[in-house]
Amino acid sequence: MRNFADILIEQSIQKKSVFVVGLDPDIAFFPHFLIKDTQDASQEVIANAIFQFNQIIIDAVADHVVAIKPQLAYYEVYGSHGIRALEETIAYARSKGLLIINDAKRGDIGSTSLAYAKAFLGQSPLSGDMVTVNPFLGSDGYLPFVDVAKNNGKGLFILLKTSNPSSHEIQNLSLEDGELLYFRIAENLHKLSLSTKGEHDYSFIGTVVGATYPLEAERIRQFLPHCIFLVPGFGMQGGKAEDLKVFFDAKGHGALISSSRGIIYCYMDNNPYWEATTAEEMHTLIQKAALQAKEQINAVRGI
Ligand SMILES: O=C(O)c1cc(=O)[nH]c(=O)n1[C@@H]1O[C@H](COP(=O)(O)O)[C@@H](O)[C@H]1O
Repeated sequence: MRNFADILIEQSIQKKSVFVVGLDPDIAFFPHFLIKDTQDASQEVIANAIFQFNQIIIDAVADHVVAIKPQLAYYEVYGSHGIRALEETIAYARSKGLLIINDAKRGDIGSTSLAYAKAFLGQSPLSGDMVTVNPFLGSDGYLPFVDVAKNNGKGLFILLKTSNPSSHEIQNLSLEDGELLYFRIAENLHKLSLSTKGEHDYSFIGTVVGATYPLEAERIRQFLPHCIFLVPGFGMQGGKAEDLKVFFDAKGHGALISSSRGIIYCYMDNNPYWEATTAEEMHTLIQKAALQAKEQINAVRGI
């Protein structure tokens, strides 16, 4: 049966891109034309600056990415104003034909997960197309996301092997039978993926595998042939383009590669005067960085 993975794969083919840009707006890195007085600005002024920042990025990357990935914490920190900026960003990205991955990393007891799932995959103004889900409460914590995604034709990414340096402290714990914890979660995911495959043979239940762990990714890729990987950690965290091949299937599908800071703050690179960057300069530099990243990734995919 057709599912959200089909939409995702078809849009990636049409756009010739599996690249995703993360929207993690931090006003400390905003040029002055967006905001000058970061200390005394009201939350409303900050939220307006965030939306303007995101609009510039979305305009610059729209031709080169299949999705944008707002990280919720950067909006929640400004309360209702921040959430308004997120809602406006989601609506604006949609108007440019982009898919939205809400990086919320939610997961709770079943009833609360159901509420989270409705917030991010249902009819709410915060709702995107996919959401990141933390599986560490067990299956009653993530199955509500699966149900709501299925009923609304959307998708999710369950954390498996995250990109951060200490991810091994919990995810690589060895179980009694010698299996690693993240791999046990992968076994459950595999079972779920078999019964939720679409026309392109991928489930709408994907998984997060960091670009910083290509060795693990190779094994996970073989074990989870029906799960799309969301791959953060490319660029700023050290994930390299040449290591990305193992994240894809033989046709160059099956993974979305995401970068946040390396793209959205690229105007700061080697520029001591970055605070004076104009909107036009920001647009040009970000567009160039996104095109370059897309092409690097496509070269690895053989596309
Ligand atoms: O789910 C994520 O997006 C995520 C998972 C992961 O394993 N590692 C990871 O860095 N992320 C997110 O990706 C973004 C970091 O991207 P960079 O700025 O490119 O390093 C942040 O918003 C993180 O929360």
